[in-house]
Amino acid sequence: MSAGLFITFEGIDGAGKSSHIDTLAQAFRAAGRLVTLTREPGGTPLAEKLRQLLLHDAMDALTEVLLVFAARRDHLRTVIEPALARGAVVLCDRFTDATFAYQGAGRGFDLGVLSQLEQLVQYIQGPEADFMRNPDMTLWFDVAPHIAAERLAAARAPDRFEAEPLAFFTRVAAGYADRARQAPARFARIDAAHPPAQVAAQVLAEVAARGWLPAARDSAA
Ligand SMILES: Nc1ncnc2c1ncn2[C@@H]1O[C@H](COP(=O)(O)OP(=O)(O)OP(=O)(O)O)[C@@H](O)[C@H]1O
Ligand SMILES: Cc1cn([C@H]2C[C@H](O)[C@@H](COP(=O)(O)O)O2)c(=O)[nH]c1=O
Repeated sequence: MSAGLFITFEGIDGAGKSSHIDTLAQAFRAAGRLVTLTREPGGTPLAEKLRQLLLHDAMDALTEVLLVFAARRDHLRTVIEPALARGAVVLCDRFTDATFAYQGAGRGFDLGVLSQLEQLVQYIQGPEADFMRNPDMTLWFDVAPHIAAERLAAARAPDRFEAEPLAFFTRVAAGYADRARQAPARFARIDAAHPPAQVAAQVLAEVAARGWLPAARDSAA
């Protein structure tokens, strides 16, 4: 059985994450891997209820933080860990980097408290040893906030986060850049301003570069 693989998709709203997650899922399936596609906040019945509150109900930053981590704990325990244990590739649309970017950089919430909650929530008691669950790789869709805003304006009615002003997303984007600087081996920066086909090709190339998918010229042969 292959070892499980945990890959997260991150970036500001409108960067194009959700548009490309299926492309990577198809590539892994074509390579014979089991794939679990999921998202945060959400991914379980309980966490999807919390998602609705987070996206649509007014609340202060601490409440927001507690809800995203509560949703994450349920998601990790009941979906992510069991899938990884089965040897699946888990592709997750957002994870804890989003909390540091949105609640930390965007809302100005204390980063030290976020780190403590991260340690608490992602602590897993394994069959052999306890460990911290972190993504194996994070695809960071980086795009200028004004481009992302134009895409979203054309796409759908905004939720509570998407309705935030450009200055909020400028801070969130800087928050992602900080997280990428802190974990350069985990992050792959995707130039999400490019047209969709080019973005998809870069996503596949970054994953192939880690040896988890055949390189494009091999799969064409
Ligand atoms: N590279 C691209 N160039 C132009 N438009 C794009 C590109 N990628 C995605 N889009 C369009 O931008 C809009 C937002 O894309 P998408 O929903 O994938 O972004 P997202 O990062 O998942 O946003 P959110 O986090 O808010 O769900 C969609 O209408 C999509 O078709
Ligand atoms: C995980 C997580 C998410 N958010 C925000 C970011 C987005 O605006 C929404 C989710 O919507 P999407 O269309 O599925 O991207 O939630 C957050 O603020 N903090 C988090 O930890």
